[in-house]
Amino acid sequence: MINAQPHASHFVNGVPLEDANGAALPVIYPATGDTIAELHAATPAVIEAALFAAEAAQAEWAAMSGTERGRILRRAADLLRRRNQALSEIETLDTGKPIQETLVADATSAADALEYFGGLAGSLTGEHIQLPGGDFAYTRREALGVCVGIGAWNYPIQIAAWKSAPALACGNTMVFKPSETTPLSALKLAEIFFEAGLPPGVFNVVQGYGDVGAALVTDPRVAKVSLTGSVPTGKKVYAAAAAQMKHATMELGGKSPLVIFDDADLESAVSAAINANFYSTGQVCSNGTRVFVQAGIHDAFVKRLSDRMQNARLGDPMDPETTIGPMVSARQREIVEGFIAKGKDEGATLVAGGTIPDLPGFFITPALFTGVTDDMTIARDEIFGPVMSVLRFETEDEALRRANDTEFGLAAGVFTRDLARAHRMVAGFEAGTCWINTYNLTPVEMPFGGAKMSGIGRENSRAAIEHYSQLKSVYVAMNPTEAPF
Ligand SMILES: NC(=O)C1=CN([C@@H]2O[C@H](COP(=O)(O)OP(=O)(O)OC[C@H]3O[C@@H](n4cnc5c(N)ncnc54)[C@H](O)[C@@H]3O)[C@@H](O)[C@H]2O)C=CC1
Repeated sequence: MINAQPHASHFVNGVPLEDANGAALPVIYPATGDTIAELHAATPAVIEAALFAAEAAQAEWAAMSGTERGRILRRAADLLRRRNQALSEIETLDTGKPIQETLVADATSAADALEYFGGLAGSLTGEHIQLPGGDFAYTRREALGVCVGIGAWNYPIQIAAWKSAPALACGNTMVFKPSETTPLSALKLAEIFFEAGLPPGVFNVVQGYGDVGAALVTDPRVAKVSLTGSVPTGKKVYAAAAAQMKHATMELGGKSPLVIFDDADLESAVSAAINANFYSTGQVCSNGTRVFVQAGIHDAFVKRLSDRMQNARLGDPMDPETTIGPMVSARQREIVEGFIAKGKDEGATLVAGGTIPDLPGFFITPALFTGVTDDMTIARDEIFGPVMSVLRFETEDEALRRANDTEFGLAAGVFTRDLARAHRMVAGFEAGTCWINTYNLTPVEMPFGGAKMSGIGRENSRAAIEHYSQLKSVYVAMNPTEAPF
């Protein structure tokens, strides 16, 4: 197995940085419970060094041409792809996700973001606006300054890249704080950036718990904060950003609906429900955890789903055949067990899974509940684990009303062969990202983000540029200026 211990806990101003006075930050391999690396949280001195470096580097980085900035990002994308195997192994050690997932969805997704925004960087412009009398105005698209990125533990390198790629493309610099649960791969991304030619200070990584995140968010030198995390943390971070009128992007949690009509392709709908609930052992923010199934197809759907769930392969995440890894931590598994107990108590039927297998680490078997009603805890709260709730419905109106009956609004999906109905449903969904006849695909070209309590702002696509730059308007007079006196 590869050595997971990094050179140092942090990466600041182009070099690894350690400060052993910081709180202990052990890295646990979720498949065994073993400690695989020992890091330290950032001390105030480390936080200061990172913010100082990011502020000092910003003007020069922004003054480079977009094409030059883009070239560095695209070189970094190539390095990520070339080292995908090693990076995937790091990501599997950090998160416990099966290697068959990390090989295709983590460093490769990060590379896509760097390539996409690297390509856009040279084309970011303002516009010319003709005005009466020969006057005109133009807009300059300018960087915001120092951005702070804060990550969750489910897609560590992907989150770091989805935030840094548009930020850097626009001429900002970034201080990134990974989740304390998965601190390793952001350091690899930082090394790769500098190997690709990124000037020191443009991308910095500091480790730490919530207090380090809070110290970054409240620093007056920071112009923008982008968080991927839970709704409770999002409320705190958004409020702290608002106090200083900082720009903010919040990618938060969800309890998304997946609506399956009688006329759906059954096999495809079952596949989507599996992907929407059990990929990454259910630790995906956009998961479709409320699966609404129309009465006519309900029993066939549940039968086929529970049959196919027998084929799930739990075990060593480094084994390419493994399809279900452990939960990220003992704590997260306890939370999931609590929800499963609640589901049973409140009267839902546990058709499959939800048990602790005889394996080391933090495994739990994928759980399928039927007979779930809208008021049950498992249908209302984000679980962030492999727990699927199947809810029966009769009519389209009913499905839409119940799908939207949640404080969250991250994502939604619909399965039907009726085109008009599919588009009616997505028009009615109160969600930022929707899928028709598939689920959970998030290519970099498509905006991604939430409505309602699931967040504000969008990541990926051209839309992200709006959240990492601002327009300056310039009025140019071509005539003498007059005054009333
Ligand atoms: N919408 C999206 O794109 C995604 C959302 N998520 C959400 O993330 C959650 C799971 O991730 P967790 O890491 O457990 O979330 P979390 O909210 O506990 O932590 C997220 C990050 O915020 C930091 N943090 C905590 N308190 C802070 C504070 N007061 N100020 C600044 N930073 C602070 C943490 O150290 C961590 O890096 C789930 O609710 C999930 O739905 C996860 C992935 C993607």
